[in-house]
Amino acid sequence: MNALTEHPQTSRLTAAAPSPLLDVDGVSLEYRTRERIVQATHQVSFAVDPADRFILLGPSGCGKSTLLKAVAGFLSPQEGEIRLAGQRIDGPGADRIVVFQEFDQLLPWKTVKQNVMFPLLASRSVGKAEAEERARLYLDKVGLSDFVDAYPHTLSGGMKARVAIARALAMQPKILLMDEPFAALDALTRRKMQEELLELWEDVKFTLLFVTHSIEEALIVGNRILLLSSHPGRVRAEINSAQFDMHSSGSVTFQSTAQRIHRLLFNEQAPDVVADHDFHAVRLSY
Ligand SMILES: Nc1ncnc2c1ncn2[C@@H]1O[C@H](COP(=O)(O)OP(=O)(O)OP(=O)(O)O)[C@@H](O)[C@H]1O
Repeated sequence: MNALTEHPQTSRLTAAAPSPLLDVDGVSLEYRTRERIVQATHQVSFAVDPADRFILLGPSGCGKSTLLKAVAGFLSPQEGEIRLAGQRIDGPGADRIVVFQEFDQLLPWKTVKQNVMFPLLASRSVGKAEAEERARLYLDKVGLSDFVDAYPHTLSGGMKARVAIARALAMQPKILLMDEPFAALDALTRRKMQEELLELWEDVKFTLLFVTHSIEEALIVGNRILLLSSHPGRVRAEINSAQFDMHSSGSVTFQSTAQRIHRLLFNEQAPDVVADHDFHAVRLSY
C-alpha cells in the first residue's frame, strides 16, 4: 500500500474504467442566490460501471444531493461534464429515475398499481397493457403483489418505499438515483429495506447511484463508495466495499473500515488515504 501525498481531486477509478455507464468528469456545481454564490462541489470526477451500487458518502452539505440532481439533469455544471452511455446530460430524462426519501411523492388518489403505471404512461414509454404488466412484475419483485389495488395512505412507510422503488424500476432506467431513500424510516425498517434492495439488485442487477451520510448504510448497500470532503465537496477517496453485506456489520473488518472512513470524513488532516494496487491496479481501497 502506498500513501497518497495529496488529497485526490478525482477518483483514481476514473482512469481504470474504459467505458463507464456514467462518467462525471471534473464537475463543479454551484447555486446562485440573490445574495451570493454557493459552491456545492469542486471538480468532482467518478465513473459508474453497469450494475455498480455506487455510493456518494460525505458530511452534511458536501454536495451529495447536488451531484445527484446534476446527474438527474436538474442542474448544469459550471465546470466539467456528465455523460451517460457517452451522451452528455443536458436535462432530465426517462433513462434516469430518482427515488427520494419522501414517499408521499406517491399520488394519493391512485392505487399502488396505478402509481407504478403512471410515469410509464405519462412518458409514453409503453402502452397500457405493457405498463400494467410491468407494474405487476415489479410490484411482485418488491413483495407487494397483494397490494396492487391499495391506496398509498393505507401503506406503511416501508411499503411506500417499496412502491417508489417498483415505480422507478418499472421505467427500466439506465441508472437508478436514490437520495437518502431510507432516512425517514425507523432503524428496523431501514435495515429491512437495505436487505430488500440488495435482494432486488441480485434479481434485476440495476445500476444504482445512492446518496447517504450513514457510513454503515454505505458499506452495506454499496460495492463502491466515493468519499467527499466537506463543503465544497471534493473527492477524498474511493473505497471498494463489495465484500460487505447485511451480515458483515458486526465483523471486525467492517467496524475497522467504518472507523477509518469516519476518520477520513471528519479529520481532514488525516494522511491515510491509500491506494490498494492489488485491487484492479488502481482502485482506492482499504
Ligand atoms: N437551493 C439551494 N440554494 C442555495 N444553496 C443550496 C441549495 N441547495 C443546497 N445548497 C447548498 O449547497 C451545498 C450542498 O448541498 P447538498 O444538499 O447537495 O449537500 P448534501 O451533501 O446532500 O447534504 P445533506 O447530507 O445534509 O443532505 C450546501 O452548502 C447547501 O447549503
